[in-house]
Amino acid sequence: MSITLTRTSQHPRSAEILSDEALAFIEELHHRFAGRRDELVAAREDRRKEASATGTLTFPPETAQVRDGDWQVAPAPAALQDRRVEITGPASPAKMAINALNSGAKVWLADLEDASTPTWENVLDAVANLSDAAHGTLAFTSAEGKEYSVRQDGKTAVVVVRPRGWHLPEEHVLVDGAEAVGALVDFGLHFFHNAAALTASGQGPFYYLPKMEHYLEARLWNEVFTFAQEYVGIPHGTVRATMLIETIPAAFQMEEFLYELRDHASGLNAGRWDYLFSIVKTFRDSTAGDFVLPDRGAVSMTAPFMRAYTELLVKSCHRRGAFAMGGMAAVIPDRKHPDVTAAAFAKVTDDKTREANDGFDGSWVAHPDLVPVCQEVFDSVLGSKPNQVDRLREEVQVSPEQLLDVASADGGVTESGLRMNLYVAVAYTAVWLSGNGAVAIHNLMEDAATAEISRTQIWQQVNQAVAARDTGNVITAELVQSVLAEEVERLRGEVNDPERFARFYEPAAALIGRLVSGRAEDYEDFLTLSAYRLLDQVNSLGQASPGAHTA
Ligand SMILES: CC(=O)SCCNC(=O)CCNC(=O)[C@H](O)C(C)(C)COP(=O)(O)OP(=O)(O)OC[C@H]1O[C@@H](n2cnc3c(N)ncnc32)[C@H](O)[C@@H]1OP(=O)(O)O
Ligand SMILES: O=CC(=O)O
Ligand SMILES: [Mg+2]
Repeated sequence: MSITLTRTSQHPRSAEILSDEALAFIEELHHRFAGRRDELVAAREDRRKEASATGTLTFPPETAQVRDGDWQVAPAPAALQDRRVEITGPASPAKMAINALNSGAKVWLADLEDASTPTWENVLDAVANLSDAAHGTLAFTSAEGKEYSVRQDGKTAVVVVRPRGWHLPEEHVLVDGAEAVGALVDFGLHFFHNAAALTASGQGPFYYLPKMEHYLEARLWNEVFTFAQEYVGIPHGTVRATMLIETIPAAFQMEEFLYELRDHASGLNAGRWDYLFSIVKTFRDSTAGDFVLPDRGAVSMTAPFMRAYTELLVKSCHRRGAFAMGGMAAVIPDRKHPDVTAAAFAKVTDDKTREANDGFDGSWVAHPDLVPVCQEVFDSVLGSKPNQVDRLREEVQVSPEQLLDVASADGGVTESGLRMNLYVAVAYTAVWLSGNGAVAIHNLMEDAATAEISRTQIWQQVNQAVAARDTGNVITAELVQSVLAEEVERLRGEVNDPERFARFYEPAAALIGRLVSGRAEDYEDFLTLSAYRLLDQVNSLGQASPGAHTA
C-alpha cells in the first residue's frame, strides 16, 4: 500500500476507522481524483484575476444548451422530501451530534467544514460519531455525568454530511508521498463505513458540497460518487448531494451544477456567508467597478444584490425539480439572557419568513432553540405540503449586473466596523486553533465563513484605500496594525489566561496581522489553509479542551 499516516492518533476508534480496507478506498479515491482536483483548484486564480480585471462575470456561453435544455434532477428520496428545518453543527463532540439528531429538525448538516477545525482527532471523532449514528449506537456521558442518547421515536434528524471543500489538504494521510485531499478523506471515511448501513436504514449517504467555484468541480464530485457506489456495490444514484451556492462564480452556474450532478443532486443551498466572502475575495483588488462591501454587519439579505442571488437560486432549483435551501441567520439565542433570545427569535423569524415566502423549501438554523422558530414559519407557508418545489418563480429574471451590484448595499465602511472585524478574526482564529470551529461572539455565530469575510474585508479596505465614514480616516496598513494591537490587548484582558493566550491568540493575531496587509503577496485564498499549518504545532501538547470565546 502506498498510503501512510503521518501521526498516530490517540482516538480510541482509530484502528477501526483507519482500517486497511478503509485506507485502500481512500488511496483509490486519491489515485483517481486527486490530480484533477489539483488542476481545478489551480484554475480558480486565473478566472478570479479575469473577473477582477474586467469587473464582471457572465453566464457561461458554452453551457447555454444546459440552461435551455429540458431536464430534471433525480426525484428526492423519501428521507429528503421534507427539509423545512435543517440544523447545522459539528459532528464532534458526540454531545453536539446527539443534540442535533434530537433537535426536532428534519435534517442535521453534520459539519466537517465551516463549523469544524480539522484536527486529525476531530476528523476521526466526527467519523466515529457519524458511524455510531448510522449504526444506532451513538451515546455519550459528559464529564459532569449527564447522559446523552439518541431519541427513539423515529423523529431523529436525517444526516447530511458536509466534507471539507476541495481546497483543504489532509496532512496526516500521504498517498505516494503526497498529502491527501481533505474532502476525499472526509467523504471516503464516512462513505466507506456507512453507505451500506445508511441505505439499508431508509436514509442514505447524503452530502452537502461546499465552496465550489465551477461546474467542472461538481462534475468531479459526480465522478467520485459514481465510482464510490460501484466500489461498495450500492446502486448508482443512492448518494444525494446538496450543493452550496456560496461563491460568486457559482451563482452564474446554478443550473450547470445541478446538471452535472443530476443523478445525485437533491438541491442547492444559499450559503450567504461564504458567498459574501467570495464576492470580496474575487473583486478585492478590482479597479473596474465599485466592489467595496460595507461593514459586514450592515449587509443584509434584503440588499438588492443578495436578493438577486436568492431569487435566482429558488428559480433555478425549482425549474429542475431540486430543493432550494435557505441559509444561516447568524444571530443565536442565549439561555441565560432572555432579551438576547427574544431578539434572536425575532430576527430569525424575519429571515425565515422572507425565505419561505420567496419559495425556499426549508432553511438552516445554528442552534436547537431555533428549530421551532424556523419550523413555525415554514409550517405556516407550506401547510400540509412537504416542500414547495412546485413554485416555479418563472417571473424572476436576474442579470449579471444585478448579481454584481455590490454598491446597491446600504451602509458604508467604518473604523468601528474595522475594529470589529479585527477582533472577530483574531478571536475566531484562536478558538479555531484550539480545536473548535464554531463559537458565539457577541451573540453571533462565528465560523470559518464569517471570519473569512472579516479578514478579507480588511485586506480590501487597505488595498483600495477606503475612507472610513465615521472618522474620515483612510484605512491604511498602519492604521490596521495599530487597531489590531489595541484589539489584541482587549482580548488579552478578556481571555485572562496567559498560557491560553500565548498558545492560541498570539499565533492567531500574528496570522491575521499578516493576512490583512492589503498586499497581493500576503493574500491567502483561505484563512484555514494557513491556520491548518499551525494546528499540530499549537496542539503539540495534546489537543486543548476546545474553547469558547469568553468575552
Ligand atoms: C456559515 C455556515 O456555514 S453556518 C453552518 C456552520 N456553523 C454552524 O454549524 C454553527 C452551529 N452552532 C454552534 O456551533 C453553536 O450553536 C454555537 C457555537 C454558535 C453556540 O454554542 P453554545 O455556546 O454551546 O450554545 P449554548 O450554550 O446555548 O448551547 C446549549 C445547548 O445546545 C447545544 N447546541 C448548541 N448549538 C448546537 C448545534 N448547532 N447542534 C447541536 N447542539 C447544539 C449545546 O451543545 C448545548 O448542549 P447541552 O445543554 O447539552 O450542553
Ligand atoms: O456555509 C454556509 C455559508 O453561509 O457559508
Ligand atoms: Mg460556507
